[in-house]
Amino acid sequence: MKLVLVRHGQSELNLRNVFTGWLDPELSALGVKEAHAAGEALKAEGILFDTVHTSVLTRAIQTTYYTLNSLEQLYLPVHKHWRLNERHYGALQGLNKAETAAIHGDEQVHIWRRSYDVRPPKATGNTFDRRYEDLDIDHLLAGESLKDTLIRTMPYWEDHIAADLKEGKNVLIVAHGNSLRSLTKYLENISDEAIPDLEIATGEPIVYDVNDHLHITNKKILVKKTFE
Ligand SMILES: O=C(O)[C@@H](CO)OP(=O)(O)O
Repeated sequence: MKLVLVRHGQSELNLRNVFTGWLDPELSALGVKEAHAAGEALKAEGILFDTVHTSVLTRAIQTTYYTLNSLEQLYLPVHKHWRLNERHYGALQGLNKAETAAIHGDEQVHIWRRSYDVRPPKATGNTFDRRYEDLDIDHLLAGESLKDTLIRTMPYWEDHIAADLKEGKNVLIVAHGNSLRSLTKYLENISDEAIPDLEIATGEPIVYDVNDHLHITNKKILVKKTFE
C-alpha cells in the first residue's frame, strides 16, 4: 500500500512568520500553487488513492482539495478530524517568531519549536469554536508539546488510518508541520534526541510503501519545484 503525507501549502501566517498552531489562516497565493503542484507530482507517480484524512483547519482542507483537483481524484472521500490538527502552540499563537526570539532568545524559541516534550507557555482566554466543543479545553489551552501531539494523534492513526491500510487502501494524509512530525516519529521510529532535526516542507509529498504488517519498506520525497 501507499501512505502519503503532505504538509499543507504555505499559509498567510507562515508567510508572516507567525506561530500558528490552532489559529485558522487560509493558504497564501504561494500555498495554493504548492498544493496544486503536490497533486501534479502525485499524479506523475500514478498513485490511485482510496481515502483521504485531514484536519479541521482551513489551510489543510484547502490543500486537500487543491491537491486532489490536480491529482484528478477530487471524488475521493475526505475525513476531517481535530486529532490531525497542528500542535496547539499555547500563548505563542499569533506571535511573530523573530520578535519572540528577540525577546526570549533563539535557543528558547528553538526549544519551544523543536524539542520533544517541552510545552509552550500556557494560553489564556478561550479562542475555540464549535469545531472543538466536545474537547477538554483546559488541557488544550495549556498548549501542546510534540509528545502531547503524538499522544492525541495516535488514536486516530490506530482507529482510522492504520485500519484503512490493513484493508489494503492507499491513504493520503494532509496535515501540519508538527502533527506530521509526530506521526513520522512513530512511523520511522525516530528517537526523542533526533526528532528536533526533522523538518517537513510545505506541499512536498512524502510517499511511503507500507507492507501488510504496516512496516515501511520504502520512502520517497517528491521534492517540490521553486516558485519564487
Ligand atoms: O506555527 C506553527 O504552527 C508551526 C508550523 O507552521 O511552526 P513551527 O515550525 O514553529 O513549529
